[in-house]
Amino acid sequence: MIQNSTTTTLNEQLQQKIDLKTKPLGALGLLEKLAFQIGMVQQSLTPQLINPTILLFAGDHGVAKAGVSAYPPEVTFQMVMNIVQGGAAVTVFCKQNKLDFLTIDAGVNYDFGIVDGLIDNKINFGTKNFIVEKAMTRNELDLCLEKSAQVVNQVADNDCNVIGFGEMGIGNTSSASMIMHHITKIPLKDCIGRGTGLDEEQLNKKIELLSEANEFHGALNDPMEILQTYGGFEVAQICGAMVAAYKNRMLILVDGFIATSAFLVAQALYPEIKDYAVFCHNSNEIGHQKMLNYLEVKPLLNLEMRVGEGTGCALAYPILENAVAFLNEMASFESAGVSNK
Ligand SMILES: O=C(O)c1ccc[n+]([C@@H]2O[C@H](COP(=O)([O-])O)[C@@H](O)[C@H]2O)c1
Ligand SMILES: Cc1cc2nc[nH]c2cc1C
Repeated sequence: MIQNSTTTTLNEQLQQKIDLKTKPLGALGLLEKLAFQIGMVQQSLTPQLINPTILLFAGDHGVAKAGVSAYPPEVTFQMVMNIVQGGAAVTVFCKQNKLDFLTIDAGVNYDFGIVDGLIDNKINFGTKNFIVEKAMTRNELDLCLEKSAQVVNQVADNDCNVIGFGEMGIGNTSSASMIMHHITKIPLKDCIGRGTGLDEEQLNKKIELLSEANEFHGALNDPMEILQTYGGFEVAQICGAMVAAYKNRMLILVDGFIATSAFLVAQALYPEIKDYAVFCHNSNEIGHQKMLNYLEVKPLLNLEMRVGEGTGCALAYPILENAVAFLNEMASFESAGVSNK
């Protein structure tokens, strides 16, 4: 931790430390920007990544029953069982990259009872169908933000300083598209994609249904009202978790289309949160690139994935480890006796 030095000085010291490593100036590209960002978040010239953790929030969506997904709503609870048993993509990647992982029931339409590795943060058994009413009450939204912040605060108490967020919820690309449209003002049609794999006809039906919802609720500008109207319980809990991570000065790993929609709301509430966020992967879901353009950020990976769960965070994490390693371990021109220009 740097003490008695201004932010400007740390800025300059970090950039100088990066520039004096034994490589042509700027030659480590985005890795240099990442190392700089991590140093600034931790206010340190020698940052460390401690107890990296991925939280997966799961929730069901009333709108899923209207036929906006290629898969039936019961896949949400079935996948939660698969996730806690370690059989999902994200759990495999977390194990591979030695990341801590927790699953959170934010509002799945199933009574799990007590399950090892599953945190009960259930607000209700799924949201309401936002085509005809608000997805949740204001009280439910407040509970989402409060309960997810509690989980993040506990993880932070365990010294974790880098945290990623994933989700599971059949129908949640619909939720994310509506949030995206209202925050970014990009035309609704350009925010809607195939999710779990809709065909042309099914996609047109999804566009029709979401346009109907848009007409019913009208123009919205308040980020909290947008989240209450269209959010899933898992999307709202991710938003609350991201804000809590920011308040704990943790590095925030942002996953795909749905996680980024939660980030859009968090950023509308706390614009400085962007300094703490690393965008891990560009999802194949059509609207994601447009969200990233709106935020003016560049993702670390583009693996053409569209599975969410926090997979992008888990796969990008080793890149963060390498950014920190070069900053801490690479020789400088002076220490290695290499001529600088
Ligand atoms: O994160 C993404 O970029 C992403 C893109 C498309 C689909 N998904 C996953 O697929 C589910 C939502 O798709 P859908 O078609 O049911 O709205 C949900 O469980 C997400 O985790 C995730
Ligand atoms: C099988 C399956 C796994 C998922 N993981 C995240 N979203 C998903 C959606 C489906 C359908």
